[in-house]
Amino acid sequence: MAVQKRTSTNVLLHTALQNFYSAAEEMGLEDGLVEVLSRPERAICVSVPVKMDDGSVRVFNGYRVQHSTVCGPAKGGLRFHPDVNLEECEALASLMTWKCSLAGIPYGGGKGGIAVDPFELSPREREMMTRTFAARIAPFIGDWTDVPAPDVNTGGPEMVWIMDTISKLRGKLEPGVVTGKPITYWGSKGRTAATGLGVSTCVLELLKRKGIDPKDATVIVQGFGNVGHYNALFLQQAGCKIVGISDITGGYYNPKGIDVVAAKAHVEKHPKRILEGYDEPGLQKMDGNAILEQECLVLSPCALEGVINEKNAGKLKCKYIVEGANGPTKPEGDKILDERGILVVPDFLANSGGVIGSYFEWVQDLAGFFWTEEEYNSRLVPIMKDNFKRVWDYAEEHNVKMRRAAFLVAIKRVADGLRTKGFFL
Ligand SMILES: NC(=O)C1=CN([C@@H]2O[C@H](COP(=O)(O)OP(=O)(O)OC[C@H]3O[C@@H](n4cnc5c(N)ncnc54)[C@H](O)[C@@H]3O)[C@@H](O)[C@H]2O)C=CC1
Ligand SMILES: O=C(O)CCC(=O)C(=O)O
Repeated sequence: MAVQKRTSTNVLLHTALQNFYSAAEEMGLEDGLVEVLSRPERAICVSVPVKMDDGSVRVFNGYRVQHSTVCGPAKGGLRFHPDVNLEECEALASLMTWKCSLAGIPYGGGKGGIAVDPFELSPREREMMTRTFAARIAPFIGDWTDVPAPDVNTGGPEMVWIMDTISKLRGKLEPGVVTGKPITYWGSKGRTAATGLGVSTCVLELLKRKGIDPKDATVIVQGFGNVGHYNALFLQQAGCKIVGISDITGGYYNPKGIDVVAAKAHVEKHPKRILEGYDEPGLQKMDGNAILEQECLVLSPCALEGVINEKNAGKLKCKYIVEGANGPTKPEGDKILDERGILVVPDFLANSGGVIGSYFEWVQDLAGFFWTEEEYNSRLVPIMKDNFKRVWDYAEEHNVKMRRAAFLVAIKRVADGLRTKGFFL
């Protein structure tokens, strides 16, 4: 019987499934494995009741999806955002499977989150919600089963609350149950900047391959959170001119180059940690979508999914796209970029520095022995360069786009694992 191809109206799941099916078809993957890998192994839905500060009770929907554990424990972040839903988590979990496989680290893929606007909650409400969520997914997470980490709107505090809740439930310290923890609570030096360091490493590797001096490169980074800010900072340090940044408050463009350090200092001081009100000589404020269409050599989307699509792909004025966010380009957008000769370094290669860095943290937690930041970075950067080279070389050798090359390499490792181990348990 032919493969029953799944479809979805969810942008991310639509993108994930289309990319997977077309790569699977190109590599001639057996129908049975296509069926297995186009579905998650396990999807957990929980309700998360919270007693609010005013005495009322609100119930939030929480999810954790484990797409694959063929290569090791499921691994991937937790997102707190009003748009979080089961399909989005499923798509992001599958992307984690390919990311970990491509990176060659011993994990499968998972993702989860809570449908909530965390900025509407008080610190106490946020902590209670996170701890209740942790308790409800407790039977399914652990250092050798599924290891969550931060993603959009989550970070060190959430990871500590989860670690602490699980440790209390199990009656022993469980530092390896989550990564992305603060350094004082079994976190690792280097993890906070790891994703941005990895994205910027890919940008610099790309420039090297194209024979472009970073000093001649202009860059626009969408999103000024964990990934976008560090990416912009490292690229500026390498000599690139960051001509545009953006966040939820809009786009900030400066043809003379934005002072990333000053912009970050502004965000740090802002009560909502946003760019609103930031100014410097020559800065032009514009709409968040318009910034994507400004002139630059490299555009690096580091915020949300689906931002490069059939509507704007024809209008972009960049030569290269290096994806820091997960799923920023819809397949319809990809097709147009391809026709226009705009080269795309795909998300699960470019942003894999985060999960590789999480792997380093987990290794240190299991060993109870910690590295310096120099050791951490000196391991991360060569792995990123090596992974970039592997995908670049595969793409050149087989005359395919980098996204396709990354999928083909990543799916092969998981498929080999499935063929060897089977899928009975
Ligand atoms: N944090 C990590 O280690 C990793 C994150 N990622 C992905 O990178 C992306 C960003 O994640 P983080 O930086 O961690 O999140 P974050 O929450 O720290 O920052 C998100 C940024 O995007 C901005 N933003 C939101 N809506 C926007 C819009 N409509 N236009 C422009 N900017 C907008 C926010 O204002 C904020 O500056 C997500 O897709 C995430 O899944 C991928 C790999 C690892
Ligand atoms: O650090 C991790 O485990 C996962 C980070 C993540 O969610 C991602 O790479 O999308």
